[in-house]
Amino acid sequence: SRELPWWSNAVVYQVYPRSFQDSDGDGMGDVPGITSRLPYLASLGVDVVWLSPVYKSPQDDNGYDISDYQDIDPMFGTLDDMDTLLKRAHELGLKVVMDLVVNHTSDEHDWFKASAAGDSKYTDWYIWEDPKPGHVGGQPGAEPNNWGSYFGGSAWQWVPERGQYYFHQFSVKQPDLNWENPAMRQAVYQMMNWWMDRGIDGFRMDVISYISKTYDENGRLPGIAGSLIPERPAGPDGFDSPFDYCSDGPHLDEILQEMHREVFDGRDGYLNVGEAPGISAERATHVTNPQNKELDMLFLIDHMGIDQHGPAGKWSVTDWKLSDLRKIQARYEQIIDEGGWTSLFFCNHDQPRVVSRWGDDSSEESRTRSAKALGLLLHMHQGTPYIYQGEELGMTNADYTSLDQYEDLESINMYHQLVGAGVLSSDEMMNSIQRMGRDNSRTPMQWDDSIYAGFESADAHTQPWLGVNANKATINAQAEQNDENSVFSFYQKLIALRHTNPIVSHGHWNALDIDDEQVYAFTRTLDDHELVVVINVSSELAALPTQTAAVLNNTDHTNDEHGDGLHESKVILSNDSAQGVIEQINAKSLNPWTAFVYEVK
Ligand SMILES: O=C(CO[C@H]1O[C@H](CO)[C@@H](O)[C@H](O)[C@H]1O)[C@@H](O)[C@H](O)[C@H](O)CO
Repeated sequence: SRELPWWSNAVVYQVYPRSFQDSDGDGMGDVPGITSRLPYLASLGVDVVWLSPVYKSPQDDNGYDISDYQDIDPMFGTLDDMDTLLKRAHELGLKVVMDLVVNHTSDEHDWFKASAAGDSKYTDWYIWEDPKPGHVGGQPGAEPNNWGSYFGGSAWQWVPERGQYYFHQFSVKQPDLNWENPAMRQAVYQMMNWWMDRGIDGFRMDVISYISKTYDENGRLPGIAGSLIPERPAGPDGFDSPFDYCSDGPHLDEILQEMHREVFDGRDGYLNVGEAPGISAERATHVTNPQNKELDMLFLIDHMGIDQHGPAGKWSVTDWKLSDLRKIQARYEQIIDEGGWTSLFFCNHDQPRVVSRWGDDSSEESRTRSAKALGLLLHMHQGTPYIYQGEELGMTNADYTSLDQYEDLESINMYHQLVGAGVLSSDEMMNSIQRMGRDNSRTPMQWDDSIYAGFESADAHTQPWLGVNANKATINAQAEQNDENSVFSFYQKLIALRHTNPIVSHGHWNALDIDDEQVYAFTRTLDDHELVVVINVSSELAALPTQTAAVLNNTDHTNDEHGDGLHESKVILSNDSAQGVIEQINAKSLNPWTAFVYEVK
């Protein structure tokens, strides 16, 4: 089988610095706080730590709006603190990946200030357009086209001193950089080399699929006056989406290859992952094929939409089908067969907690069983798994009831836009925010059952920036580290299995019973060894599906002491006792959330 790089059996842990560990009592997590918890991450067994942004930032979008790429925001610490974190992490055998946010900067970045002031060197580093002909700049209707921002409102902002509008796909304080400009690109590569030379181990690249925009043959964006690509009608919220024209654009491959040449050629031991909305699985195979020297892997987000269908996009929350999730994961696995690679994730700082979303957090028992089941389902696929802070504890969605408890500009802006436009009622939107809002995964990390869950000391002089979930009383690292039946202990075993059994990283993935809407089952095969992975992804009893039963009943252990037939010793990992698993297989009935890995041969 093909030679696979180091990260093929690595596990990555995402830290959201604002909510991980506060070390100075200001209610905000910080870099020294993360450093103090590195031994915890080492004990979990992960290999890489990805830090969401800690750079200088006015924090309009919690750091994804950077005003200085080569400095740490004072609320998070200093560059010295960052060096200490890197040194300590490497001592513990942990690699550190930083977040690279270069589709846009903050509007407080020196580059943007210079560009807005018309400084000739920077004048073309962002995307500027004149007002719509016949309109007065700054007046409603004068925007260059009808594109809306993903965080609400128009995607265009008027700057009187420049007499033009700038384009921002995200908040008004996140102007898009112009990646058509070679000098701008070189400045970004220089910054990336500066961090690589400082000892980091790679980048998670924010919406990297958005950096190349589609222009008509005269270099004009769609819908702009004189553009050969006409404006499309606005949607129910009064705007058209820039998505089709601003994702996976025509120059993306050559830019990623240039970036690879300028920053990563001659380096090794690093990992690059690109967040890539709008990139298809076919394209992902090309971008992640090592021969093309672009990126190691991508975050494709198709599976994040299986329960979001309707006029309000992600806020139109619907039921979901297991067959949809299986189909999408199967397509991701195919990318590997085709020579590329894939990441594996259910959670991050933009998505709700998976145990509340696709699991069952209605009781302590169903929460732990479903958290383990979903962890096993994801981690037993081929690819590089990502754990989002707290997922290893089975942390749940926030327990907030009113809009003023939320901080995220996406939820708050979209509440006003969608309710204002009558797309959703206030109750419907509040329900959607409680289920899909990004703050669900940003509540402070639950380290223990003290007043602020150990996120900060009880005598801290400030409340945490976001409310602690009251269920910290039972769901916390301290309790789970001392409980071998906890979700935490289960994740330790899951990660250890990936590190010790080559089938997990190298074995071919093959789905079983693809129409089953309750049981998700697949085999992993390497040479003449095979594992079968079976998960009842429901809160009800489930029949053991036919193909899965056949695989389990044709176990071939002719040459070992147990002989053929099922045996407890072959239950490699499960959220039930091995004996319980064998009983359920024999009964051809799986209990709610039963999940196991069985060594077939
Ligand atoms: O697509 C992105 C990109 O997110 C990246 O880019 C965004 C802008 O930098 C930033 O807000 C996100 O935190 C970062 O992960 C998000 O808009 C995401 O889909 C959405 O929030 C889901 O609700």
